[in-house]
Amino acid sequence: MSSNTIIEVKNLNLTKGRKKILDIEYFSLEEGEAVALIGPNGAGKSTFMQVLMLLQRPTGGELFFKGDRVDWKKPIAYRRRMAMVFQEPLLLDTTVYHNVASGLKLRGFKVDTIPARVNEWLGRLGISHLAGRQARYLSGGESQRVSLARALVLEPEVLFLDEPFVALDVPTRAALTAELARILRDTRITSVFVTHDYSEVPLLAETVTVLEQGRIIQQASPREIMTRPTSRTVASLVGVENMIPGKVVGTQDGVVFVQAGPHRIKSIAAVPVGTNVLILLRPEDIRIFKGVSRHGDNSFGGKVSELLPHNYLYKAVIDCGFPLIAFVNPEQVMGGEVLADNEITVQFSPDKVHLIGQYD
Ligand SMILES: Nc1ncnc2c1ncn2[C@@H]1O[C@H](COP(=O)(O)OP(=O)(O)OP(=O)(O)O)[C@@H](O)[C@H]1O
Repeated sequence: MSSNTIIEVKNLNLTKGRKKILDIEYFSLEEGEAVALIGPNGAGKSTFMQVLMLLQRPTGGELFFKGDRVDWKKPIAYRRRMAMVFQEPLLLDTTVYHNVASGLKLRGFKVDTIPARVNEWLGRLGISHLAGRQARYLSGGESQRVSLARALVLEPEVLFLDEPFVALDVPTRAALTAELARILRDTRITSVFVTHDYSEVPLLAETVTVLEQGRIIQQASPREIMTRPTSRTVASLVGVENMIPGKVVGTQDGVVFVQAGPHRIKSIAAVPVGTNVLILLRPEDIRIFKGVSRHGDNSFGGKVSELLPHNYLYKAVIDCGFPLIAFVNPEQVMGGEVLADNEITVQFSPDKVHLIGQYD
């Protein structure tokens, strides 16, 4: 533990009946750090966050808050140093102003400092004009702005966010995510948030903790998690849609050659010959050309077996001895270059090919 550690967890486990819900050997949260908790459904994200917020007592293990071992009989004093925002805005049936002010009174802030603090956070969240409005008449986006203001005005030592924007429409969600990111950057408040939407993660967090079946399976920066997932679970959480089984058949000067179906794929890696691997490749890293012609490394022919609109782009499933999913520019579709049943060439750079051990 460093002198900047806010929360530290050791050998923590939580069982319900005979089911082990959490089994966390070690986790720490440093001052000013923003951590995203991700994982498949039922991985234990919300439960872990509830334990960190001291709302659920673990079955075993230790939790330290700024070096103090938490006494689970008296969690209140620690809880008062944290703040939380949940999916559902938990607002009091009063005005926006009083919603934001109420926690300050409870936490013993000096009465004459309260209006300035409340007005500052109403302003920072763009809701000063709603101060006199009754909370029950607010829209979903406005309510979550109030929830954020209620939490941030307390100047908590840790801010917890459990999918705070999941119920909002896409533009509102994008706007609030960007504003929250700016606030986290400006205040350097220590935060932990749970999300299912990996696109939010690089904006809001500098560390990602991935949970699966109650255990931490990878912990790294958003970029590392995205480009170097260490398992199939992490890869699929971050949008790696191609996971092709193969076997390393050759190595040469920092590159390896992996046989996958009829093709030999080059990757920048150090893996011994004979190793069974999974080849991970993101759909956006694959280029497609009309017709069948070779363009160097990792270039081979295939046939478009399916073409579906995907946001602004198209998603193609290409049969090249194994199915490969690639994104296609609309111009290539409109121009007739890439259509269902067309023969095409795929190409991808060796440095976009990531290999993991094929163990699951
Ligand atoms: N009170 C309980 N009794 C029994 N099992 C529980 C209880 N609370 C949670 N669980 C189980 O613990 C596991 C973890 O649940 P949790 O809600 O923490 O996961 P999560 O990762 O947040 O899931 P999601 O992404 O679906 O929200 C799940 O299998 C859930 O069914």
